[in-house]
Amino acid sequence: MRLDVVTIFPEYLDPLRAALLGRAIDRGLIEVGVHDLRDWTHDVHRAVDDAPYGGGPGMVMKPQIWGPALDDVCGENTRLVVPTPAGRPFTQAMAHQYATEEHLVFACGRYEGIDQRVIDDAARRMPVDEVSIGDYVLVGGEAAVLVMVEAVVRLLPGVLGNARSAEEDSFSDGLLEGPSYTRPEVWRDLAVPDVLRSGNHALIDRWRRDQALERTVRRRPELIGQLPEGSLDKHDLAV
Ligand SMILES: Nc1cc(-c2ccc3cc[nH]c3c2)n[nH]1
Repeated sequence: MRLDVVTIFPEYLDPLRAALLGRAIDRGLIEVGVHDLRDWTHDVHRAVDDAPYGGGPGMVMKPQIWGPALDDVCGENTRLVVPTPAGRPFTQAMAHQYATEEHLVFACGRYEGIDQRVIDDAARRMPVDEVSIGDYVLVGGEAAVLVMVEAVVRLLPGVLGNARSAEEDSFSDGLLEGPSYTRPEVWRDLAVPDVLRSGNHALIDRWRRDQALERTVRRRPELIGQLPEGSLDKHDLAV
């Protein structure tokens, strides 16, 4: 997989080259390019924004700059992803879909966003997703790209040390993950649940499933209704 990011703050994407993601790059599991949008400007001020038609606060990013940048960075098999508070919610299912893509390009807006014609023009040549990572407003798209890239790259074969980690994710079965514990057995008078030390893996698996169900019902009841038909067995329904 190749990932490219276009931004006016390329240094904001430095964390992509650290830790797990950095190791995935070093091992050739992914290629990452970060591009400074201002490299496509021509004026002495390297302007990337202008006042909004119709008035209103802030500035809008210029199509004449974004257009050529995306023309150069996007290819034949690119999916363009544009973070925006007005986008479709980013989900684990989308992360899995993106993990199958050959080439992802992330367009990071700033100010009040990117002129809509940039997205509409790109959509004439490639799949384009306007995506939100949550119902809150950031100052630009870069933090959203870091979040999405981490969620996607960790799913690529060979990236995570223990394959089970991705398979046993929260949301992998539509439920939230239950609690985790490690040594010591008792810490500040708080003990690890006995079942986890029982060695009875059938019981442990059942307990973990019950914890996941209870946590999901309590914290994200709407996810229960989204489970695929037949996901809950009669024991689950008794939880
Ligand atoms: N989920 C979410 C995305 C954003 C976002 C994305 C791009 C820009 C550009 C300027 N402000 C932005 C905010 N906020 N929250």
